Amino acid sequence: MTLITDIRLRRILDSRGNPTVEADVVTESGGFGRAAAPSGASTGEYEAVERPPSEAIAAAREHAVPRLVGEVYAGNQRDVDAALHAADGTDDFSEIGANSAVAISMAAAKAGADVLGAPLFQHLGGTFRGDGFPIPLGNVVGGGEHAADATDIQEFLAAPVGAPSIADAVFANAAVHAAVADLLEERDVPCGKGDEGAWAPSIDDGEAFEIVAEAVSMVQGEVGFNIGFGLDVAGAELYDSDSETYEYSDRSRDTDEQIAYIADLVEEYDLVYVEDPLDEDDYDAFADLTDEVGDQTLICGDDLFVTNTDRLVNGIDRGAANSILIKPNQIGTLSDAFDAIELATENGYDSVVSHRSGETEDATIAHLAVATDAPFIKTGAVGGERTAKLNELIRIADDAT
Ligand SMILES: C=C(OP(=O)(O)O)C(=O)O
Ligand SMILES: [Mg+2]
Repeated sequence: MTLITDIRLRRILDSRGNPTVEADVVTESGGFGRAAAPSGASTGEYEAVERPPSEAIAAAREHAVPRLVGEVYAGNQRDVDAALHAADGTDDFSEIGANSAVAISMAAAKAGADVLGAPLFQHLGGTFRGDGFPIPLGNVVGGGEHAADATDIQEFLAAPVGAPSIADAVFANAAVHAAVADLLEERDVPCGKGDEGAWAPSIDDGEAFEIVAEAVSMVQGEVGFNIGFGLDVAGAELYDSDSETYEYSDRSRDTDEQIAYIADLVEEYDLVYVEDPLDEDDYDAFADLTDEVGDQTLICGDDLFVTNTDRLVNGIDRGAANSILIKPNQIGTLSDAFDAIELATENGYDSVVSHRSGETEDATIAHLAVATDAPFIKTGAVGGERTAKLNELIRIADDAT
């Protein structure tokens, strides 16, 4: 029934206006799944390789499609993903491209769900998946690699940790995003938006902290539940390996100063979440910071772990963090992303399923987060490609997928 009978690959537009890979998977009984690869800008050095879409499509047509069509059942995700690995033959998907791999992997999962007539989260998570919903982390101000002439820190995030429902959480993040716009206007700061829909004002990080803290507390007062404050520092983008310093617009910090700076921020703003506070190669510095503030906040590895279980094992052994970002395209298949979440959970790490800065209307990550009972999802606050996931979470909670 779920034998794959056709795979079509094409180039479509992502939210930055760049081409990306979309896959359609069709099964013997007419099951259909469609998915598209996202794309990062502040990519980790150890991510699976994204190839130019036309090359990735040509390579996948040559190597992956013949191993899947007429050979593998879409309902068996492990077999689909094993076939993708075998077709690629490298350890980083540099042959068929992680963009082709992840699009096919996700489209096959959707085709498998379609045959069963089940929503994707249920197909992936099974009947006994639990009933938890992820808390959405919403990017409200940002800069770094996502916007020119804006903050050094890449993302200032609203984290509605006390929200009674996913819908309340989603609307709270949008309200914080709107409150930030009001506060910027009061200060006469003109601004546009960055790649993920966050405001990208030309202000320094200190002013961004003031504004986001005020916006969070205003909205918290209105909604009556706790909204926390989080960051994605994207430390690897700030780190200069020659000088071994973190380069901010107004000053440099050596590693000890960076650790102390982040620990102070955790204290001052009661941060509930800090992603990539340090360079992607510096497990020791991550461990020092986690030792210092890991009982008060989540220290999350994105570029540090790149959704890779080998890197996560290393981090667990060294006490480098207490949370991992999960981006399926960093590792190339849903099975690999599942393995990373499972390993994280077994070791007390919180998983944060995440979008990329370049996105499409694909909402697979909403289903992945629910299927795996991930405690958090990071997928922006506003903007069509972001609300595609947020609205899907609302529908899942409403049992309306
Ligand atoms: C979503 C992020 O950005 P990008 O997709 O550019 O890596 C991130 O760094 O967490
Ligand atoms: Mg990140």
